[in-house]
Amino acid sequence: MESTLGIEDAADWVYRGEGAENIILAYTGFSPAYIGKVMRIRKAPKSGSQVVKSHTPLTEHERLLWKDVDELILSSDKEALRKLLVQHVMKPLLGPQYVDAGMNVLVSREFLESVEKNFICQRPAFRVDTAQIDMCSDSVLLMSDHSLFPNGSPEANLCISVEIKPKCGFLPLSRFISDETAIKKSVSRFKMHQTLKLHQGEISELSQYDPLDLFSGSKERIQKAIKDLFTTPQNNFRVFLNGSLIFGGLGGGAPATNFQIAKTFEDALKSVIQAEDGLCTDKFLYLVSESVHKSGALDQLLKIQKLDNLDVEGAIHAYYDITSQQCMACRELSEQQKNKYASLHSASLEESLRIVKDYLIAATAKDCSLIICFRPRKEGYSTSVCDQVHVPSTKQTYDFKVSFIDLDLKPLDKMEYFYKLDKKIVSFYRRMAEMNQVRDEAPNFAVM
Ligand SMILES: O=P(O)(O)O[C@@H]1[C@@H](OP(=O)(O)O)[C@H](OP(=O)(O)O)[C@H](O)[C@H](OP(=O)(O)O)[C@H]1OP(=O)(O)O
Ligand SMILES: Nc1ncnc2c1ncn2[C@@H]1O[C@H](COP(=O)(O)OP(=O)(O)OP(=O)(O)O)[C@@H](O)[C@H]1O
Ligand SMILES: [Zn+2]
Repeated sequence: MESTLGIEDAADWVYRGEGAENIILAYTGFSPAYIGKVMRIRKAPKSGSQVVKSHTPLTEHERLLWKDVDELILSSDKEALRKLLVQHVMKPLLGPQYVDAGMNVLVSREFLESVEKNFICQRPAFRVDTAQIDMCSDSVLLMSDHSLFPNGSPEANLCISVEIKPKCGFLPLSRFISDETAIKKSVSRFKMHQTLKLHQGEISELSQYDPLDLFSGSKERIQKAIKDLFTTPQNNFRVFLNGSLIFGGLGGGAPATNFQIAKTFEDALKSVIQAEDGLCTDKFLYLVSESVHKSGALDQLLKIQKLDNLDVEGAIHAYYDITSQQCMACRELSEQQKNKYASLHSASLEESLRIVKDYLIAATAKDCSLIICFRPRKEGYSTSVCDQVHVPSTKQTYDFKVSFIDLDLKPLDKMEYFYKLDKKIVSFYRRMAEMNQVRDEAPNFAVM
């Protein structure tokens, strides 16, 4: 970290998007140090909002959890710590080719105040109501802009990228899953959560997408998943053309795709997909499906998601042992039911730490996103950083590169929240299923 970005630099950064915890700005200036980069700025909750917690450096128990990562001991700065966790935990697990942990850059308060003013009107209202830039940050994370092709100037390269938030891609098998929640073994978490989200007004229609299709390894099911994501993108699917959003929700979710949205997207694709029959969207969705299938990145992600092999119904007991608290999960059970979890409570501290660490790593892998960036293949392009996919119907070949984003490790004190949310999702879904209220109808719009 050298120079500090000041108020005079603010105009070079534009709003790119945001999630629950961070705002992302893209660089539009001419400084070689920042060209092709985005900036990830931590948010802080607005008073009265419960949604985003302000982040403290690691707690005593978290230091125990991540004690194998030597580099953490040297740092007490929270921004540096979160980068180090991505670099030393998630990056080796997912594969270094897919992850840029980024670097910390100093910023002044005036810089943060100025950028916030510049883009406030572009942020979704529900995000503005809950959080704003954390003005106490003195550094931010600078990382590659994965929506642009690496090592290429934007003028020279036409580039289209797709962002997918795939969520959990497997059905749990853990023997610690209770009889009451056994439905988890046959219905995906995403599908059950959709029902609760609809009821709570967080979404206006059920998604057609099922992560089990995307992670299936079958070309046909991957194609179905990509079409379903296009039909109901919510916060799971976005497309960028040369870094500008052309499909999906900026900073949040998006409504189901209607005729007008589909037409606007089809028109935007014309500069990058050459389809004689005029069906560029079809070709694009094929391109995305083929690259997902060919890259193998989701197979790797699934392996990491499956580090959660005990389910939260197992891991929660280890959490209470690590934090030396009375086990709230066992408190609700009869003596006979408790027996099932006795082996967890008699495990060594090392074993409990391993269980919870694996659970938290898997939680990150279930919540991260991937960006696949494409450029039409041209003679002379280096192929060392990318793979290729051919679209027979347009006779075009594309270079593509896959990257994972949003790999922050979840805080240890979220374990209770995970346990309660899981119960809530499953019990609501069960109630709806019992009342025959689980809706599954497709939106009116059919993908071309
Ligand atoms: O719990 P989930 O599965 O709803 O995931 C949350 C996401 O909701 P989603 O269902 O993907 O819309 C949620 O995403 P949105 O804010 O809904 O875009 C966050 O990613 C949240 O993580 P964190 O609090 O930022 O660390 C995510 O929380 P955790 O992954 O920590 O549970
Ligand atoms: N390296 C990157 N390159 C290009 N775009 C990015 C990059 N990182 C983030 N983005 C964009 O910014 C958005 C928000 O970023 P991110 O997912 O990191 O936020 P978050 O607050 O951590 O999300 P969540 O709500 O899932 O916790 C992404 O959905 C993506 O569109
Ligand atoms: Zn217990």
